[in-house]
Amino acid sequence: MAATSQSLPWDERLDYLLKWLEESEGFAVNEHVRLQDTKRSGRGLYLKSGALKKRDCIVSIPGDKQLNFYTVIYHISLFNCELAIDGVSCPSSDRANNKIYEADDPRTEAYRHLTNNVVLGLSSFQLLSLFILFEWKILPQESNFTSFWKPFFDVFPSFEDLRSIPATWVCDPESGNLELIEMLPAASKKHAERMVSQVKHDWETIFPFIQKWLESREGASQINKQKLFSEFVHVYFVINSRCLYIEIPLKTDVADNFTMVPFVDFLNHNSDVDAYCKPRIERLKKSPCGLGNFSIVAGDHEYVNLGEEILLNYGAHSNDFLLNEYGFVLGENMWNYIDVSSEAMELISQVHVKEFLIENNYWGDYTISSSEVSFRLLVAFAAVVCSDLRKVEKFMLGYITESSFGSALSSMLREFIASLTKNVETKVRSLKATSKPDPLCSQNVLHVYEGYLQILRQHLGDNA
Ligand SMILES: C[S@@+](CC[C@H](N)C(=O)[O-])C[C@H]1O[C@@H](n2cnc3c(N)ncnc32)[C@H](O)[C@@H]1O
Repeated sequence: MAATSQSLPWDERLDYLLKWLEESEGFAVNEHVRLQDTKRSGRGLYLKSGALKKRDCIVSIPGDKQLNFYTVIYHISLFNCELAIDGVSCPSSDRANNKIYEADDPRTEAYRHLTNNVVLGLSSFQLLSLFILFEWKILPQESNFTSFWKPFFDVFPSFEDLRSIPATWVCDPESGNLELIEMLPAASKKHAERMVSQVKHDWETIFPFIQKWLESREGASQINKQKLFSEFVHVYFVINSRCLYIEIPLKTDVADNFTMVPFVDFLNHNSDVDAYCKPRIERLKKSPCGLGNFSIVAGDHEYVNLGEEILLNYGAHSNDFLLNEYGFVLGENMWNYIDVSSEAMELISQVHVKEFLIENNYWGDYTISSSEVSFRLLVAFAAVVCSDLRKVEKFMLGYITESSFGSALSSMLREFIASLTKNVETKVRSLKATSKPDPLCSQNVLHVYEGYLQILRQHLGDNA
């Protein structure tokens, strides 16, 4: 498909990005920060001089250089006057004055069908993926086309960089990692399957607009649809792994609330929610289009050691979540837990116990973390070991504690955890014996299981 400038040397791409950002008022990068690439976590921001104290601004990106539901509407409306949303689309004077607006610009045809009703019916994900697919992958094949967003696209991760996200193993027939899907823990497999069906759903929603574009071009039949889908998958996971929370006033679903912010998206994740950098949105600093400046400011942790990495918390996420959404896992993750629902539900064979748990809304969603066995799991096992279900109800209501069920409950729990440990150890052995899939991908899956073992051994009092 389209040639991108990702073949240019990295420093040149970064220079273009900075020059492009500098064109907008309000752009700033702290002079003490530099960008660096490492094997472990890719590009990231590091302290190069001086110090960063609480509330110091590390980077600030104006609204018109972010990609979100608002800026995409603005940019489409430059080429389609039937997309007119007050305060979001471009005023007609802008369109008339805009030098890039010409009838023979391919965007006029590509965005012709994106009218108010259509655009407002799309999710943020669908609109952004359609727009980026056009501007980054499809339209650059037309002569004299250069996207306004090219400097941003040129520093996007390659598909190869995203290869350890499990959903890509299913979506990309060339991935070679499909067999690893069966080796994922149940929670990760379920997460990956959910993502794959979302990707397919979004593709089916936006493809008709691409189809119309293809039909308007000569030689469109030669375009390989499978290849286009692969490009879409690439775009999809670029967005998913780099989006940041922002409220989108036009939308009501929380899943639509995100923006893509160049440079801020170079920050890597740390599990500590409070210590590291924090986002700050300044809505009053409005550009001609967009939702205001997106800044990152230092948190409680002060950076004084040269070379230290500047980190952001992406949320209180387990390793299963990080693997599926971002394609990496943490060795030390204070938010890690194991979803043991399917294993626990399999153990509960008595029909009346199952019915009791369903009636009381305690069926499933059982977890174990380093610090605790979830209350839901304790209730479920209490119902297995105690024939007096009224006593279990009292436990649910907090009138009695788990110790009221004596050694029967603690033995059942211990046996359960010991059996989980054996199963995880077996998975670890078979993963270690697997040689074919990409080592990075199998290593990540292995780390998820090793995180499980840390948790389980903590409960068995065996920290080996
Ligand atoms: C928002 S981007 C951060 C910039 C990214 N490192 C890059 O090279 O463009 C998120 C991606 O960075 C990587 N990443 C973030 N935090 C990480 C960490 N703590 N360890 C390893 N990889 C990390 C993952 O590949 C993730 O999908």
